[in-house]
Amino acid sequence: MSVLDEIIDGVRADLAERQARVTLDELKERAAKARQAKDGVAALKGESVTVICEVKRSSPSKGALAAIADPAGLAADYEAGGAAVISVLTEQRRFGGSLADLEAVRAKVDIPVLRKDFIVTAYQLWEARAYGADLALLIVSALEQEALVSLVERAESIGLTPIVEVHDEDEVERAVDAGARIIGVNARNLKTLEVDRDNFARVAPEIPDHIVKIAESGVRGPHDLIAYANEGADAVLVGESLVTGRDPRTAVADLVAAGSHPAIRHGRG
Ligand SMILES: O=P(O)(O)OC[C@@H](O)[C@@H](O)c1c[nH]c2ccccc12
Repeated sequence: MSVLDEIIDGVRADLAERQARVTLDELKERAAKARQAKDGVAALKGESVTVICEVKRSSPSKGALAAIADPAGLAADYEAGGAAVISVLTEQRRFGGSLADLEAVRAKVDIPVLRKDFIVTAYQLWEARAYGADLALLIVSALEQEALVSLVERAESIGLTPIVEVHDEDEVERAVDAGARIIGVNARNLKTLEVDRDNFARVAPEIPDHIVKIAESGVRGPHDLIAYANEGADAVLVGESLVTGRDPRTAVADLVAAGSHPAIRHGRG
């Protein structure tokens, strides 16, 4: 069994528990009261390379990264540093996240918030909306094509912007067929957990121009952002280096400054 399969088994078990506690109708009622979702595409696509900053306590590859007693405070630092979107990991077993983190972050910041999890059913999309997310991650390698298509559609229909995550060229084709408007290329292979920063350069040329391109994982600082930008990234998604660094606000500001440097705007679509 791959790491991804193991993670998804756990996600399904936790999901079954929540589904037994909270009905879909209850979630929908809660979602109806949530603040209207913000436009994820507009937040990410601009003149500059935008930065998505992640609230991440631990990971399957590295174990504990940071305690993050105050996820909303961290998100506020990210926002003050110039983040375009906050990513909140809500998976509990391997990443130490929760819907409570999502809710706390949502209440604190004004920029769009991404629910980062292993979404396998529409119930989780309703949860995302009920707890205030504007975007939700859909991982191609975790889903059959039929499920992917229907989750992309469902996300859009309830006002969530899906970010469709791929790792290789075949998955790009599936993401495009499913109607993705934003594609994230993960440098980390979720089946082996290996990071390959050259993956974006290989995979991104397969993504049609009109689709927003995010380079995910492995960004250690401005240098990596610039490399991804020169390979066509519209945005980068950064977790570990921000939560393990000393000053997240300044670290984000340094990335944002690199992302708006005139030298990298040149030649980008
Ligand atoms: O911590 P990093 O290397 O900066 O990576 C962040 C983000 O890309 C990573 O957390 C991630 C990308 N896709 C995912 C899917 C599920 C869980 C986590 C992820």
